[in-house]
Amino acid sequence: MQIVNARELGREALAKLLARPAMESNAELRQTVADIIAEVRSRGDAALLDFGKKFDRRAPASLLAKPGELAAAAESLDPELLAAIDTAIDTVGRFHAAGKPENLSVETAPGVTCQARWQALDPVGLYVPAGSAPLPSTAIMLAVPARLAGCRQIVLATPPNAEGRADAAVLAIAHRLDIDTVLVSGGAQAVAAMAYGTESVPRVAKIFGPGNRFVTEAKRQVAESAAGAAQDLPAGPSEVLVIADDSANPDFVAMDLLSQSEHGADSQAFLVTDSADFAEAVDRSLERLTPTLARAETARIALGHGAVIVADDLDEAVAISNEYAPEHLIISTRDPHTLCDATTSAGSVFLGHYTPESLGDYISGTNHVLPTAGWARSIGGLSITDFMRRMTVQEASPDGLRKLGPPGARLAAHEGLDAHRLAITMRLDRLNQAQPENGTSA
Ligand SMILES: NC(=O)c1ccc[n+]([C@@H]2O[C@H](COP(=O)([O-])OP(=O)(O)OC[C@H]3O[C@@H](n4cnc5c(N)ncnc54)[C@H](O)[C@@H]3O)[C@@H](O)[C@H]2O)c1
Ligand SMILES: N[C@H](CO)Cc1c[nH]c[nH+]1
Ligand SMILES: [Zn+2]
Repeated sequence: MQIVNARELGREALAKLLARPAMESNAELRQTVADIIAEVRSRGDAALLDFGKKFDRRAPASLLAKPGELAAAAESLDPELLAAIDTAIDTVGRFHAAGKPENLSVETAPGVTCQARWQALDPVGLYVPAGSAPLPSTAIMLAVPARLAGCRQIVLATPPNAEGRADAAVLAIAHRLDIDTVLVSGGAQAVAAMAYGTESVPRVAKIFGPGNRFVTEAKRQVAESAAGAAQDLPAGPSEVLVIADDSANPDFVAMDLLSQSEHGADSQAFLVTDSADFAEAVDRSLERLTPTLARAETARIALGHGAVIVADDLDEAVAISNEYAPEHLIISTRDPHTLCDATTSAGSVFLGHYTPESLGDYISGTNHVLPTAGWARSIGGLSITDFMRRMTVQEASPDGLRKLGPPGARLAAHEGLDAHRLAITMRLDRLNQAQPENGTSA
């Protein structure tokens, strides 16, 4: 991995180094995805089957997994894997349940009550990636909060495997969480199917889940109009930035960099350290450890997009990290808490020498669907509220209208909006004439 010194590099070159890798021009990607969406809208299921053949090298055996397949998959799974899935469902469930918002009711003035009511979205679509490899853990990260939010109808889409079927662990998780609509299709075509509906796929209100650039671009495009489906957040190719000092273990840090690099050639990994010696040690670890991985080549390409950056001190390291806004930030230093307090832009943070990022990917309880490409500057990762909508309600009694009507009417008069003002003052006039409260009689 290239090692650079932040001060010697200068601000502009550093910003260039931290830029996300572009695999193809945006215009080309937009057009490809727009064409796929248009095709699915006009030809429905037939287009899904054709795109399966074209992009996944196989059409699904059946577009929707058969009802018996889900229970059979759960039964076929290695018991140790099933137990691990159950543990993850439990920890992710505990963390997300604690974030469930409560309805509230506030009397803002005597006789005027305002409420916020939370309702689950329905139906929702969950996208579980399976291009380079199936990610059943993503099914847990999506389905657990959806269920806890109270979503009733859930469509789960995932690309077909070599047999043209959904991955068995993904099916088992769907079974565990009572999801019975599993669409065996991936990429932009699956997103389009859930957004607009097809003969076999119900149209959903919102699409959740990470994916490669085709998936994230499709989510963006279908969310552009209310006729499509809202999107959760831009969760694209994985990223990690590690801040480490010389108290960290170079092998641990190297494996953390590799763990996000092995996701895909377009992943990105950075190490920022205040120690040039530690930078060299991590580079040696990477040289030794990369070839031991099944996905060594993918990881090597991804590491080529990143760098080891030597900063003057750890304050500068945090400033670099805040500028980059990583999806995952690992702080492996003597005092990680102080640096965490100074962190303003990161999707999820991993503190200390014994909190690998992969713990959050699978089992700690936080959600691994996180903003990428710099979006961590302004958005957080997936939570239970993303599966809900907040509706406000207000009610004024005659006394409430007497109290808040006059200032409301004054504001309307200031804006020159007569009907707004009169809607209030007509009622006030009626009340002043001591008419019945419901105002129905003349
Ligand atoms: N940010 C997050 O929260 C998060 C979480 C998990 C995974 N991820 C990322 O999700 C991504 C998963 O990507 P993946 O590729 O493995 O799986 P994927 O399921 O997202 O994409 C596979 C699909 O892409 C489509 N596709 C492939 N090549 C295409 C082409 N040339 N033209 C049109 N469509 C094409 C195919 O239809 C295929 O089904 C990785 O980049 C991973 O890092 C991100
Ligand atoms: N690190 C990924 C999010 O960027 C999530 C994941 C799933 N499986 C393993 N990792
Ligand atoms: Zn991961």
